[in-house]
Amino acid sequence: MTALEPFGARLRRAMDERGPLCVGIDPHASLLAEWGLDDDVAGLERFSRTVVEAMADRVAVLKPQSAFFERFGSRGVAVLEKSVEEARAAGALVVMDAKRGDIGSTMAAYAEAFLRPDSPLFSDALTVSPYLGYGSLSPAIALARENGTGLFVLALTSNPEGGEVQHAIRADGRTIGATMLAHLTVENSGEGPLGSFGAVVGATLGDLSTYDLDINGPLLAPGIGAQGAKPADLPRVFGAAVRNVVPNVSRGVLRHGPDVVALRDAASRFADEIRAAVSVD
Ligand SMILES: O=C(O)c1cc(=O)[nH]c(=O)n1[C@@H]1O[C@H](COP(=O)(O)O)[C@@H](O)[C@H]1O
Repeated sequence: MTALEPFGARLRRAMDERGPLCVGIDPHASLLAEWGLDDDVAGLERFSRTVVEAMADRVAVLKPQSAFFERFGSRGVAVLEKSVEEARAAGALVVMDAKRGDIGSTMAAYAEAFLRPDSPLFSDALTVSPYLGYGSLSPAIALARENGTGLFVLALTSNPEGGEVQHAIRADGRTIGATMLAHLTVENSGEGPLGSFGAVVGATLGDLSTYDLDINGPLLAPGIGAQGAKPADLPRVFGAAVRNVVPNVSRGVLRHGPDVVALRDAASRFADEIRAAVSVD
């Protein structure tokens, strides 16, 4: 299999062509109920199919949340495999939100599960946790470099509890979150038009001007919609780095289903608001 073009380059092109919005595939039990579906594998499959059908030919990125599929065991994971394959076939980039992180030798196996081209769950990028030490992610970084995939490293997460770890100050005076951003800057140095090693930075976090977000890589920004952030907040939170932001909306779009047109309309409204907020002219 020929190696893919680097993830960062593929993502930049998709953002330019389709806009930067990332829609989540988060089949919460409560959403299945709202859509009139049972909380079982058939409901899960119907939900995911519908989101892929509604979104994969128009948004830059789809981000399935693995936990909602793992809830159903191997049959749920089979639905996830199919969703990833169909989303990629329809032209969306898939960021697998599995938030994996482990000691290096085990991390290698997680990376193979999601980033090796012949894996059933092969995705364009994977969310990873660096809290066993950034260096523990090395095998995933190496595999991603080898085959044109990417990572999103949890740096400054959208949840209020994240601060107790991520804002903690190290002996050198830097916060843990800033340290993760600095590692990513090194990882992406010299890459163009965009590096493949992104950070997760919540859109809920308010003014981040004390952080250097210029990592030459994408910034996945969850928190818009259900968690209270709005597209109009993006320039204030991200400053000049807003051009590299991939804003994620999950429940804010998904609650408009199961009607495909209503889902598309909801995503378009977010996309329009994002475009208006981040446009520089
Ligand atoms: O890595 C993530 O995607 C993530 C990181 C973070 O800091 N906060 C966060 O909400 N997420 C994910 O982004 C999605 C947000 O969903 P909504 O709040 O429904 O838009 C969920 O799938 C979360 O797991």
